[in-house]
Amino acid sequence: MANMAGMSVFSEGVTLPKTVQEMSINGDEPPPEFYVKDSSFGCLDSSDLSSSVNSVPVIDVSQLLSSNDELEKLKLALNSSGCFQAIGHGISSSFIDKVREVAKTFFGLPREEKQKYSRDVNEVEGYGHDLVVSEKQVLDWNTRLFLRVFPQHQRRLNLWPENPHDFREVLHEYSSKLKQMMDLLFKAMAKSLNIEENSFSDQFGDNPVMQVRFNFYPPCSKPDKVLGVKPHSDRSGVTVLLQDEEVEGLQIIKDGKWITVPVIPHALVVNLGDQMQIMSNGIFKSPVHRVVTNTDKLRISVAMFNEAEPDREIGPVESLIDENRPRLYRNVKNYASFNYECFQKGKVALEEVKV
Ligand SMILES: O=C(O)CCC(=O)C(=O)O
Ligand SMILES: [Fe+2]
Repeated sequence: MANMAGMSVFSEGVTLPKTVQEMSINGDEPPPEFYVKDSSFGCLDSSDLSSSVNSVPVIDVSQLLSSNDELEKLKLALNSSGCFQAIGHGISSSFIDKVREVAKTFFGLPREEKQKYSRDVNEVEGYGHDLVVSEKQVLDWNTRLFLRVFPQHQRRLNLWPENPHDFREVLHEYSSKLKQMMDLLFKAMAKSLNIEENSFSDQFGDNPVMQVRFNFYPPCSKPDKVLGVKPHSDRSGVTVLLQDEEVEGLQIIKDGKWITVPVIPHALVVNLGDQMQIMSNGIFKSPVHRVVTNTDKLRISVAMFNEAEPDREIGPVESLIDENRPRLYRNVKNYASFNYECFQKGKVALEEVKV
């Protein structure tokens, strides 16, 4: 795959010869493969960018099942942007700091150490970069570690870092806590729509999948051309994101504008995914979001995704379908692989499941 300057650094099905972290440390300019094309979807025009603490609602999760006001706030947030900041989630600040610390320590290890956990070509799990699957692909300025945490017997522990020594223990505890929080959110979401409490959780099945993605974004000399993560919506049911404690970067589209999700140090950002948009028959939104880069600060985030059991069919909850709100989506099985197939064909999965 030759580029204009004649430097052929990438070919299909391979990972990067140099990590973005190494390019960042060496002060290399990002290669053209990282430059976002000037299309409205991926454009970096910051003129329409408004950052406001008020544009992403803050919701006290501990109040959701007792306060109708908080429940109403949840419904509004999920119906408008599909994103809110959760406080009162019951996870102590010191434990949140611990999660950030193990992530930071891991990414700070020498390359050879991290590569023990590298994913193979065609594998999604493990440590690595974007796989190059097409010539037109624009690469993201990040390195990540992607792992399945539930069902527990499907964990590939050989890909779970042993350095720092408490990484596995912390990840196990963190994912267990987030699973509980997600279960509560599914109940609250159903309650906010006056439908049976288990309407959503039942669809995820007894053994829902949970995956974690540790994202590392090194400084980038071309923040006006290169994104940390290109615009996308998550294929999950719900994503719970622990942002960096100081460095912003996550933006969501709200009312046609990119807005920055501000950093609230011990809050968790909840982003709905496509599967909840489908199950709620479009009442709840799966926000399109992206991550921008910056020139001098590295950023780390930890995203936890849940998904329905792959062989279970998901679809709009029956009681959310009526004459005023006809069925928007057909039922679908294994949305994760469907989503991937669509991505490879350059299609948007959520559009493809519309009736
Ligand atoms: O780093 C972030 O803030 C968001 C990352 C993200 O969108 C993802 O991992 O799906
Ligand atoms: Fe995402």
